Amino acid sequence: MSGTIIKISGPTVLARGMEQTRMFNRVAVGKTGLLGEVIRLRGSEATIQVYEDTTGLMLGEEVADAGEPLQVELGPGLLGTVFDGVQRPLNVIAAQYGDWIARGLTLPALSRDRRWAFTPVARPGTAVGGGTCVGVVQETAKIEHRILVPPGLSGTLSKIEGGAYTIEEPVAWLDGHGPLTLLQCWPVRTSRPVAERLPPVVPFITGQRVFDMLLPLASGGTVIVPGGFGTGKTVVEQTLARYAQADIIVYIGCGERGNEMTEVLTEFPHLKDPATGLPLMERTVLVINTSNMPVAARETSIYTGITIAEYYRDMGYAVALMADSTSRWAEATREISARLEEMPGEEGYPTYLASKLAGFYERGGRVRCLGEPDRQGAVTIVSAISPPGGDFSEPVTQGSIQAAGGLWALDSDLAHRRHFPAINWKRSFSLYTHALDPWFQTQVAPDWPQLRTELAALLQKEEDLQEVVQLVGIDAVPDQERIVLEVSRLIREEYLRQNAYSDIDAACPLGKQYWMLKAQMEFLAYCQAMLKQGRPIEQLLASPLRSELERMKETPPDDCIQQARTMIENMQQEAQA
Ligand SMILES: Nc1ncnc2c1ncn2[C@@H]1O[C@H](COP(=O)(O)OP(=O)(O)OP(=O)(O)O)[C@@H](O)[C@H]1O
Repeated sequence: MSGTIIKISGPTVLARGMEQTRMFNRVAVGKTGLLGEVIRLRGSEATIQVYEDTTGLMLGEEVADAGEPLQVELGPGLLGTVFDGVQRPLNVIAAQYGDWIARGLTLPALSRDRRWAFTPVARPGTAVGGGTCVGVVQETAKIEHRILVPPGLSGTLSKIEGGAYTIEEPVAWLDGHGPLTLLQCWPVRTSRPVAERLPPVVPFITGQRVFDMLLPLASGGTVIVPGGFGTGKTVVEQTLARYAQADIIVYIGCGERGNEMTEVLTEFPHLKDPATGLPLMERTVLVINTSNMPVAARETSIYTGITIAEYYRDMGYAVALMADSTSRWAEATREISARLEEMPGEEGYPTYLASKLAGFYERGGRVRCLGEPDRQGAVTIVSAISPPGGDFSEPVTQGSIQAAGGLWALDSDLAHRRHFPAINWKRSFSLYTHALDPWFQTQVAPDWPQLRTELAALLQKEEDLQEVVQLVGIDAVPDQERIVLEVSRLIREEYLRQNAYSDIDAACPLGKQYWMLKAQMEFLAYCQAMLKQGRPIEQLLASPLRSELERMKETPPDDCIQQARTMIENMQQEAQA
């Protein structure tokens, strides 16, 4: 079925004769067959957003309807690949055709020639349903790709055989449905079904003290990281991609400038996985767009990324989806909406921006996966936002705050002072804290929540005291309060600050996080007791204990824990003596 172009407006095209088409169907536009998607239908006229440059396209050229929605290809070979927003494999295209993508170039997302060793895990005669694992393929050294019956299919396996297959060759036959292959497709805008959504009671361990201790994120949770220019959004995303506890990383780069993405493209392939020493790309999928790619491709990149993330979740993996930044995506929706001449909402964004953002964050979650064997998976979303001028009251930040379960607010003042991660703990929040407490209590220490409360109270007290100091000067402040100021400064600088480029401190295991803070809080109690016993404050501040606490973060975890335990014991004994 095909129609004819009657209007071209940048990346949107109006075609007549499209009465047979459906919303969100994939189309090939013009002689060069540019990839497009139907985004509005009015009678026989369809508005199409085109994912490639429309220069040179002429009125009267044909629009061919593919009869199916825009889909993502899912199967072995996703890991290690760099895709663009419409899942063209950029690294394969660059190797075959050079750095420029010719218009209309369609290359399948996944290689059709490569053979994968398939090992069945289900037997012929077994009744299987959607999501059931029928076999496995070793996709990379550490990641086993589980081949699942596509959701919605069920039947009895009549035949299943191990061997080396391309992704299109049948590996099994399902009675009544025909062959199953290693490849399955899924429409990008539809979330993949699950058996059950689970509560957020397991943490997404980031290795960053300010997050894990003060503002914990749940596995399957969603958090936004808004921050002005240069406040460290990209470093947060990349540090988490490397060190957070996740099986698979899906990194969506929705960039402002071309060179930002160049950084991602040149850096990622060289990153080592700290857990295995292997290249990080072996468990990563990159979806990359720059702003010089058509705006519509940016809009879909978020959906392409999350659909791939859901697919690995369905295999039973914990997936971390890092989006940097969703502001660029929202800007793309604004541009498309303007071209559709829709009624603009706040700051020109479409009126449905908030529901669109919510729809994206809702695709995160920890779940019981569909089918056999029983398994759990998660998609955790960490989404950077770049509010213009660092103003959080703008619609994208506000819409995201309402939809996400956590806010890690980056602060320009802290970044200027080179306090990284530049998290403003007063503006930030996590809705997962209490749900995660039992996990931390049983897995790390029973008093983990109490320690967090004490830390938050100390930071608050420091702020209050700072106001007093500004009025009366530090000399007028009693020693008992001065010590609070000194120790909280130590905690801010030595505990909450964490250098992403340090070999030892870039990631901090939970045990070390706990014992470091425990020792620092004990130091405060010790100083307060010593002051009461008449010890001069200068002597306490010059104590070797303080420098020991300052060096702790650069101490390897096991040694640090040992050291903290000994220090606490000694301080307690001395204070009681
Ligand atoms: N955890 C950290 N440890 C050490 N340095 C950091 C850390 N976070 C950020 N930085 C420093 O801040 C700089 C800016 O960070 P980054 O590029 O992530 O900011 P951004 O918010 O993504 O910027 P943009 O607005 O340009 O996208 C980095 O180059 C780095 O020097």
